Amino acid sequence: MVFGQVVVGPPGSGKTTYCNGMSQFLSLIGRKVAVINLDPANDSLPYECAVNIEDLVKLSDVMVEHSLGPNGGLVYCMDYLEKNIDWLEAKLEPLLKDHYLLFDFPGQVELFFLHSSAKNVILKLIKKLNLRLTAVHLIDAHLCSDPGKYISALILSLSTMLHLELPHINVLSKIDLIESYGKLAFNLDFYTDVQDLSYLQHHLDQDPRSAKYRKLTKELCDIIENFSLVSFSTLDIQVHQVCPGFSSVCQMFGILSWSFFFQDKESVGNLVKLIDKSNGYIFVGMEASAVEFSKIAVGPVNWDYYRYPFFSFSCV
Ligand SMILES: Nc1nc2c(ncn2[C@@H]2O[C@H](COP(=O)(O)OP(=O)(O)OP(=O)(O)O)[C@@H](O)[C@H]2O)c(=O)[nH]1
Repeated sequence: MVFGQVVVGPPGSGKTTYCNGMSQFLSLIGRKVAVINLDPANDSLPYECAVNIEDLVKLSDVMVEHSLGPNGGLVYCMDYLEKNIDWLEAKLEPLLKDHYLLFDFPGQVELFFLHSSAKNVILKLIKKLNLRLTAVHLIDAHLCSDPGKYISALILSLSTMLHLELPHINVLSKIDLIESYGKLAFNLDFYTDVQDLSYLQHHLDQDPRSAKYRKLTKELCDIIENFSLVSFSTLDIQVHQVCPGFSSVCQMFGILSWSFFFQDKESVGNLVKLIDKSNGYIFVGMEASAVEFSKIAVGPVNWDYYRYPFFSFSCV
């Protein structure tokens, strides 16, 4: 069985930064990670990718050849990938033995709640290669600072969950920047738990610009609450380089040192635990009864990622 993540979310929500940070984090806790870039618009990649869609199809070529804009071009590229799924399967085959897979997808949201090509690619891979994948859906945390944008983020998250039909985790990314866009109207829990949206409607009603959409807002909030599926984890996955002088001093004294550290390692660790539970990674090699499995599935996941030396070392 091969485990991994499908990383999706609107443009600029932090998918590429996530794949880079997550691959470094997972490597540090001992996993062999392969990042697969399926975003043909990703021109400068911060990570080393094991497979790159650009080797199959280039967005710039598609736009010129078919006189398409960037959005149409991306839809074409995903359709092309679906038709050439054998190419991707062949590229993934050598990684299946011992790698954990991170798929970096394009940010065009319509690909994940409307069109079927990206979903078909994922489902075909899951079926043919026996993959266990979790969808990680990134939403820029700054959307919480505007109730209207937050409701659209909820609708997008719900539509993506229903469309992809995968184990799914919604994440408020760039949580370190959340207050830089102004003070939130409610506590952070309100935005992560998505419990009672009537407060948000009341807040929106205070704004004369949104008053005429009151009925529409209420209907949308009712849909989100009736499904009761959307909630968010929070994440700050910024990675910083350790000052080069410090690394070289450590090397001089023969001390092991890492050249980077995470701004908020706990948020990354907590998310990894959730993902591991959702795609079944934590159950690998475990011999237990069905009752014990279900106890683990419903309980909190607590194991100690922090026993690894890099954490104490990198946070000096
Ligand atoms: N402060 C902070 N910045 C972040 C974080 N994650 C991503 N960013 C920044 O957000 C910007 C956009 O990140 P990308 O990773 O390029 O986003 P993307 O979703 O891949 O963008 P597209 O390829 O356009 O879809 C970059 O400047 C990142 O440095 C975070 O956790 N904290």
